[in-house]
Amino acid sequence: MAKFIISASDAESMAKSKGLTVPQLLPSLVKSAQSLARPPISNFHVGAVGLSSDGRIFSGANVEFPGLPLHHSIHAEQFLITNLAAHGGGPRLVYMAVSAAPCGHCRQFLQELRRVCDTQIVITDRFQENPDYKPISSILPDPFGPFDLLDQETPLILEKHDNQLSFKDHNKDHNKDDKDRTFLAQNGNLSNGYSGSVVKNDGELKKKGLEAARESHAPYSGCPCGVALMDCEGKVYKGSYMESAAYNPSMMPVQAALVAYMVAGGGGFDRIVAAVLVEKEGVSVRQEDTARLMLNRISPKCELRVVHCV
Ligand SMILES: O=c1ccn([C@H]2C[C@H](O)[C@@H](CO)O2)c(=O)[nH]1
Ligand SMILES: [Zn+2]
Repeated sequence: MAKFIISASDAESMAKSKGLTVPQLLPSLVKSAQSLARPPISNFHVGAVGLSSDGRIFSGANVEFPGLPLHHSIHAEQFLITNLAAHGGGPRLVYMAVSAAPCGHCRQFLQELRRVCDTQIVITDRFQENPDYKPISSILPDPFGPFDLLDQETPLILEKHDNQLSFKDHNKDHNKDDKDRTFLAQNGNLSNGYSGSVVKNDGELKKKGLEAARESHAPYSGCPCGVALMDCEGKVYKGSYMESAAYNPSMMPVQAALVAYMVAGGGGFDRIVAAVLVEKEGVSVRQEDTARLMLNRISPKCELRVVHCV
């Protein structure tokens, strides 16, 4: 079965058994990454496979959401970077193999990795016989990037972020918003046939949502945030917002949490029954409306709670 993360030792032994180096192995894994895609609109399966500097192999695949505008889609390359960032994928992405040429947004989003110009890339549908790596800088010359807006010390994606956030008015009893809530998630009518219900306290969701917000990459807006999702078995998945210097290619926190859900082997999105979005109140970039819209469409039974932090 195809997987989204391969350990360094498994990567080594897979390569050895084929008489290849690990970078040479990557193109042969692109097809299985493609099989993980969920593209019900285009039916165009994109797979991206990356080797991190710690020796692990991470995959990404495209995800489309019927009933929502196209800009909600997750591109395979962005999925790969989200997967890498969520699992402490070493300080660098050293090689990547993708099934199709990365679009402009993905080339731009990759600029959020320090010195990504040196990352080596191969596009497998164009070079099936003899995959030849070339530096990312050759597919995006003269890039606009983080240092057009930030100083060199600001942490980028894959570098440690601690946004020093905590819940608002933590010690004040009157702040009802901050109290954990118990909810009954009933999901007897899910289209996937799952039946049952979970009674849950959302303290764990809030905790994971805050962690995700602390780890988020929002140096351009100063509006960090994170999402935690719970499925009908009570399992929790978190996703951090990740901004792009060019704004539009940014990775929204619900999408990032859906990546975590898929990486962990989650099934249909209608199995998601509760969500917490942790963000700052009254700031210039807010996710609440768009998160609600997205979750309503993909998981109609999902209850979204927004908790503000400072
Ligand atoms: O760089 C790209 C370009 C496209 N796609 C996906 C998005 C959409 O799901 C489908 C058709 O564009 O391919 C990617 O994953 N990466
Ligand atoms: Zn793309």
